Amino acid sequence: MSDTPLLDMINRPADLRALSVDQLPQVAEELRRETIDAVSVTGGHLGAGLGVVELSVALHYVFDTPNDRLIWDVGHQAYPHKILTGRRDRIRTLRQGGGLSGFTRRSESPYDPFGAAHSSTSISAGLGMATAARLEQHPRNVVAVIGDGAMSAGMAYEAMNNAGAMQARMIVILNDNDMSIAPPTGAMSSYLSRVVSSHTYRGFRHVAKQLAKRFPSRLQNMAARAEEYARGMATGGTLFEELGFYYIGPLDGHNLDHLIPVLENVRDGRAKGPVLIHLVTQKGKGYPPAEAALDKYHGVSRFEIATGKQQKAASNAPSYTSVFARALVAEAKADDKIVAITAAMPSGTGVDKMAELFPQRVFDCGIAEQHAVTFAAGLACEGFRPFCAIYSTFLQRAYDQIVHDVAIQSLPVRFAIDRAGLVGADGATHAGSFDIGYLCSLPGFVVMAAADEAELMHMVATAATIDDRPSAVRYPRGDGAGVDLPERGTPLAIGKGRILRHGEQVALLSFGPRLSESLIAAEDLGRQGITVSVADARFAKPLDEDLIRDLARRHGLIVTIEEGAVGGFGSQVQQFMVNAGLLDDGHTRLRSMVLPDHFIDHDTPARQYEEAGLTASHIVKLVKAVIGRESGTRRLAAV
Ligand SMILES: Cc1ncc(C[n+]2csc(CCOP(=O)(O)OP(=O)(O)O)c2C)c(N)n1
Ligand SMILES: CC(=O)[C@@H](O)[C@H](O)COP(=O)(O)O
Ligand SMILES: [Mg+2]
Repeated sequence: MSDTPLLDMINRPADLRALSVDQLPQVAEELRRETIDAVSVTGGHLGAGLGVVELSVALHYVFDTPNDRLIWDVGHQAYPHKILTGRRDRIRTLRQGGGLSGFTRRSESPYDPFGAAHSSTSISAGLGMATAARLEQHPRNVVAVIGDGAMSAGMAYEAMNNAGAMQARMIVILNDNDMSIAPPTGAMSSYLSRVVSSHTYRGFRHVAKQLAKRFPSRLQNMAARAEEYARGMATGGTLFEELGFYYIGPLDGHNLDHLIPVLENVRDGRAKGPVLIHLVTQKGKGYPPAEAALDKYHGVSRFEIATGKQQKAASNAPSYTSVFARALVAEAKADDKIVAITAAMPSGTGVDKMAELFPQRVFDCGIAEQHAVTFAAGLACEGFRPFCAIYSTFLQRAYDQIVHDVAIQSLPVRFAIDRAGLVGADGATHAGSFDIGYLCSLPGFVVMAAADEAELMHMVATAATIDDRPSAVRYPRGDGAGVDLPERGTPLAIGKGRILRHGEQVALLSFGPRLSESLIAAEDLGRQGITVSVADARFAKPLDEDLIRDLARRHGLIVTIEEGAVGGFGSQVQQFMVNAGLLDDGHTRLRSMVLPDHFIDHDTPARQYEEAGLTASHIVKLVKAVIGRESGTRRLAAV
């Protein structure tokens, strides 16, 4: 007999709704086991999903999804929701090539009304949907589930400010597990903790009076169960009430006996304005290794269920992140003006290593990339040397701050841009594709990319010395090349690249870690009788114009290659060569290899780069196609 008999009966939420309320705890139990089992096979985000198992059951039981809109903020907690909404048969393909996305996605299911992966968008999107429903007089509930970590981002407040003023009919569920990826920081987090810890249990009479203001129609029906869930009602939501929300909570988010009647009540109460239900949950709930983990099993690789032991890929090389941490610590030891800033990713960016030594000089701003950048700008104004460490994809959020607060004022903020390029299982939402383009278009910026981890150390040291303008160093997710590392980096000459291999016909001009593929391609082409130079540009801005002139003079074909979208390094080189007349006489041809003009789905990074056409064999193919023959030693000047 199956050990998930109830879950086996649920192909979609309508099947769940056919069950009796007494069966829901068992559904939750089976759903939790199924989630753990699936993630043990695929890896992925586990702790957040385990914390919302009961909530997922309750929401689909009470609301008429997908007509009612259910939006999960970030979407990393949505695996139980996926299992309940017709995707159980594919749940063991999560984050694998061709499989389910690790986040919500409109194209994947009608039960995912809004795609996500970056945080704090749910209330805005929900407000848009609620407003559309009102304009079209379409009877529908809109529910946004947002975590306490995501609640630290400005966008959540912009949305609540708007929703409160509009008195929009929507429901926000604040899933408060007192965790972000790291323990949450900030005054809002402290406020929520105070609300939770100081709540006083109230009797039904008090609660009835409180609810009567908004939900008169349901009071009679509530009476029977109210005594139970009323114990969770408190008057701690002043902040939300001031923003125009009707606040309910804090409630135990794992207690279905409380959740179901409250959600039914809010659903049927026809409240005029927005409602916020404050739930207290536990990240990793119900799986002891997750509950015990410091990060509550936020993101895990495959693991053994019995022990929770995760499989780590064997590698001799350190990760780029750890090398950045090492470089930052080395610089911070030498210069007490060096400070570091993260937006809720202390371990992901490696600044936690500096915090161990210099806790006063490392700042976790919460999920608040925009603020983090301008905060760094303020520090720079006062003579500090800030390293603002933010993943490429999340830095997109702060573009106006980069332009307006940093670049225009020429402030020496150093951007440490981790997860540059394709990142694998997190897919298109997390790919660091655009930073080269969006930074190189800003006057004065210094933009570097590390070809390997030793280069990263030198570039961090370089950035530390740049005191008159902003600078950025980008590097990828994952392990380095395994090269020897210095104790401390040596500053590089700004705007100067290097040549690693000398040939005569073709020059491969790499920016970033595709250098290794370029060297492999050069070897291969060499074996085929085509002599190839390989250069590492190091800087996309300022460009090494002398190097480019030299390569153009000595080679018939230059190929640029980078881990970024069109508009980046290759475009800078093209612009320079065109305007300098280096392509006028037909002696030199130029080709650029960049990410393709489509978003690349989750897969292994290797397969993603294969799909992107950015491997050594793609370089070889391109060179031979331009040369117009399969092999030969003819000088390309003639082509
Ligand atoms: C704009 C943005 N910055 C950073 C992240 C990385 N991130 C993903 S989940 C997460 C923590 C979210 O905490 P919370 O909302 O409380 O959800 P929980 O994991 O605790 O359920 C962070 C920082 C992100 N997805 N988007
Ligand atoms: C959901 C989210 O945005 C993060 O958890 C992200 O998946 C972390 O990525 P890394 O594993 O690359 O740190
Ligand atoms: Mg949280």
